[in-house]
Amino acid sequence: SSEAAQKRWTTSDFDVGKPLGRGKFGHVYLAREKRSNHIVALKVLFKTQLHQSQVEHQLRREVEIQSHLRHPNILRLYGYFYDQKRVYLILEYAARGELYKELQKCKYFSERRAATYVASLARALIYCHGKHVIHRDIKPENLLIGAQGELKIADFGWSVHTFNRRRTMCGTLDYLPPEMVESLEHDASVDIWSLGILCYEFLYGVPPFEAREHSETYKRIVQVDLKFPPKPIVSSYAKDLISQMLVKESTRRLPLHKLLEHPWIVQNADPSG
Ligand SMILES: COc1ccc(C(=O)Nc2ccccc2)cc1NC(=O)CCSc1ncnc(N)c1Br
Repeated sequence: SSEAAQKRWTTSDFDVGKPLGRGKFGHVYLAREKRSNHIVALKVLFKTQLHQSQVEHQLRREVEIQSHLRHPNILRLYGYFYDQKRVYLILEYAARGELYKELQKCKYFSERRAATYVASLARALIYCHGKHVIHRDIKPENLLIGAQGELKIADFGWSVHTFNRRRTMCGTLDYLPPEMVESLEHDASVDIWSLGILCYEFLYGVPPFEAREHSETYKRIVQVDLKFPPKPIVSSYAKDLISQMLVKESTRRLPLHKLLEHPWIVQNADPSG
């Protein structure tokens, strides 16, 4: 609510509960806002750490970006407040927790589950690109699952407005497209590449260019050394979609709206997302 965005919150407005996980730069707790009984995730960031990592401006930009984003597959940032030592982010609580833990548990997802997640992420990214925001850090660690099993993109630590895009290196190498590992200019099509990596990892349990050494992963990415193992068995429609997303030439990657019309998505994704 817009009230949440303006109100001066303090920790005494919340009953703080169990730790939910170690997010970026700090801990996240389950919390209940006392007046409304609304359950939220409260992320605590230490000012000293933010200062040391020189990310204060990034956090301010992120809060600004997030305050304009409203989408069922994007975790809400309701508001923030701070005290002497800490900055607190009031986040939407994703009741079924972290996607990567679910992926570790199941090893890999069914084609229906993978396609449903990929379609909802594509819709969220279409929405972000419509607002000139590219996410650039789509990986399992940044995805959460809501109460109805819906996917939520949760971490905008690296999102930028396209007009002031920066060429900083971000996150694990596995998800970076060639133009980023070669630190060239990049645009929204980086998210298409990352979504292709994610789709592969949903179906096979590992990202496509994984290797023991960073240098090896780097080589496999720039060569787009894409291989589909014989197991688990994956439909040729799924392989076709992945092959159309993991294309070196960024302008030739399948556009997100075309992804939603791809037969593998049409036949496998649950429309409710
Ligand atoms: C919109 O979600 C965010 C927005 C911003 C930032 C953030 O730290 N930005 C940032 C921090 C420092 C510098 C620059 C940017 C982080 C998140 N999100 C998270 O950290 C996820 C916390 S874990 C969790 N959350 C809800 N339900 C659960 N079940 C769990 Br587990």
